[in-house]
Amino acid sequence: ASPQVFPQSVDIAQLEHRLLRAPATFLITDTRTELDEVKQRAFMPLTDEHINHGISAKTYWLRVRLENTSPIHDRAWVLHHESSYLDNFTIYYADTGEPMRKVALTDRQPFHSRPVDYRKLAFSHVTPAGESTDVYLRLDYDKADSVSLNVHLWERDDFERYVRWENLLHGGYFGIILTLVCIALLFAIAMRELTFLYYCAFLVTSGLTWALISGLAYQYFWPDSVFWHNEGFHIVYLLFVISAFQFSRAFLHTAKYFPRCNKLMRTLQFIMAFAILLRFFGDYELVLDMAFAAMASTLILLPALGWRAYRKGVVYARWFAAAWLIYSLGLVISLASAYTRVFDWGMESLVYTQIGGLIESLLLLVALAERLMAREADRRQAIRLANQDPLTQLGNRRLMAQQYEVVRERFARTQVPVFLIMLDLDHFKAINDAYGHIAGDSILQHLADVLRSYCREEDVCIRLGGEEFAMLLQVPNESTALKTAERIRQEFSNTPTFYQGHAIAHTLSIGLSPALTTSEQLTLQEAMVRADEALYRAKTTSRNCTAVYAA
Ligand SMILES: Nc1nc2c(ncn2[C@@H]2O[C@H](COP(=O)(O)OP(=O)(O)OP(=O)(O)O)[C@@H](O)[C@H]2O)c(=O)[nH]1
Repeated sequence: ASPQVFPQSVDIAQLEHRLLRAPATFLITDTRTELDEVKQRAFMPLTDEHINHGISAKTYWLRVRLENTSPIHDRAWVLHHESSYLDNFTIYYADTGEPMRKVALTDRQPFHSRPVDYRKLAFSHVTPAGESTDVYLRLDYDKADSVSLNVHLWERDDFERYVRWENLLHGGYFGIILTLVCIALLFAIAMRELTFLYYCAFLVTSGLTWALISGLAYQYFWPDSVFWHNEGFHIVYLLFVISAFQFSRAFLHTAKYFPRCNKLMRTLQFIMAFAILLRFFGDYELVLDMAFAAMASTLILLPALGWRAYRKGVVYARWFAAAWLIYSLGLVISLASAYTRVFDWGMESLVYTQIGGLIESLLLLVALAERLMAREADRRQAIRLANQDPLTQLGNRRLMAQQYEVVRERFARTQVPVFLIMLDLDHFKAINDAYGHIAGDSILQHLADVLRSYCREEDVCIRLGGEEFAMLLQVPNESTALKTAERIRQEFSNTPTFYQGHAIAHTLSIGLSPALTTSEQLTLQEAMVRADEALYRAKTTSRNCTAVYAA
């Protein structure tokens, strides 16, 4: 190597970490060339605009001289390409006065054959004190692929520090995914619900996809399996999309609410499963296309589906839509960066997809939690409606039966007696006949309002049906219960109902019976029979009065 070939060099002492750029130079050849063929050709200075090459099958050469200006210290450095999916990375290097040596790195060999124990193809060398090392790098892919010329140069200590930091971040990522998997499994077991298992499958395949892309799966999971490192990605990614669809179908009940979309997703799942089979039988191109189609279908289908479900009133679908939108954005940016020249970020932007994926996984858990809460709210609402009279919004017989048990327990504790009063509107049929059913309804609502105003926290107030109402009063003695009953009766008769310009006067009759006292504890049925007897007496004597049950 002559000084003209390497007019400038990189000082290793100043290196720390940098991306390889001018004074480094580059050369592109259409076919795979050997060093002797390119050595005498003109290399161009490598600048930012020469980094991204889209999809390409050419051969790329990089050249740099690394100089150790220290007269006494040897200096160690490391270089590696930014992608863990570079097929062939050949390093030619020579220290001052030494002949060229060659190290051919490829991801078609077991992981342990790599000279540097790193998830990406890396090369490490020590430049002796006062010498320099001339380096030629050849990058090429066996099949056309996304090409970036980003090569990282490190002082070895900085590199090792960085790898520790990087491992910590990866550990954090996989730790979160594993935690989510555990949570989802616990829910799947506790709730016996498949949706949580599908969510688990989604998390596992998503985590595995990133373990594959980062090269960590090769380094730690299957260091001897060249097949899984090179071919596993499509299989795992297709599995990821299949489980994402399965989860989405279960989560949004697509079979019920979006039958056509459900059919489409099921068909796509079958096609993807078929693509996985093809992959095992060695097909590459078709499966690659299918994996891309799968990728594209998740990008569009899932956020759109979530949005539609949300618009249809499925509240918890908003988190689902947001989750997939974030994921899709990350993926679009990464794809645009890796396969086009729109962004100049090379492979580094994949990290945005990974972060997007992590946020997505967390949001999907939020969506699952919100769905559980929505279901619980529905359940409570259903119970409330089942216990409620729709006209007056008072409780009904069913509520009275439930609440009687609560009242009975309180009585057992406090010994404060409980009285049952039954109330029945007087001549209601005549009012209905005179003013119409709607007017009658207003009167029933008016009476409900009066009852509500007398109903304390510990009392129970219901509409038994028709123009009959009942109340359980927990008061110290019968005269207090009677006083309350009389107040209700008087207030109701003193406040006519206004309907279409008419002030409709009305009265009611009340029957009162002790239900739970220290001397006698009746069942609800028994108490109702007795209160009804008293009510009958009130009706048959004068109406508009309260009668107390007399044994
Ligand atoms: N508007 C309205 N009327 C109702 C409703 N439920 C029952 N009724 C009416 O309430 C009336 C009850 O009539 P009756 O059982 O003869 O009693 P009454 O006319 O009040 O006579 P007494 O109870 O003997 O004073 C019937 O005409 C029913 O149609 C309702 O939800 N709305």
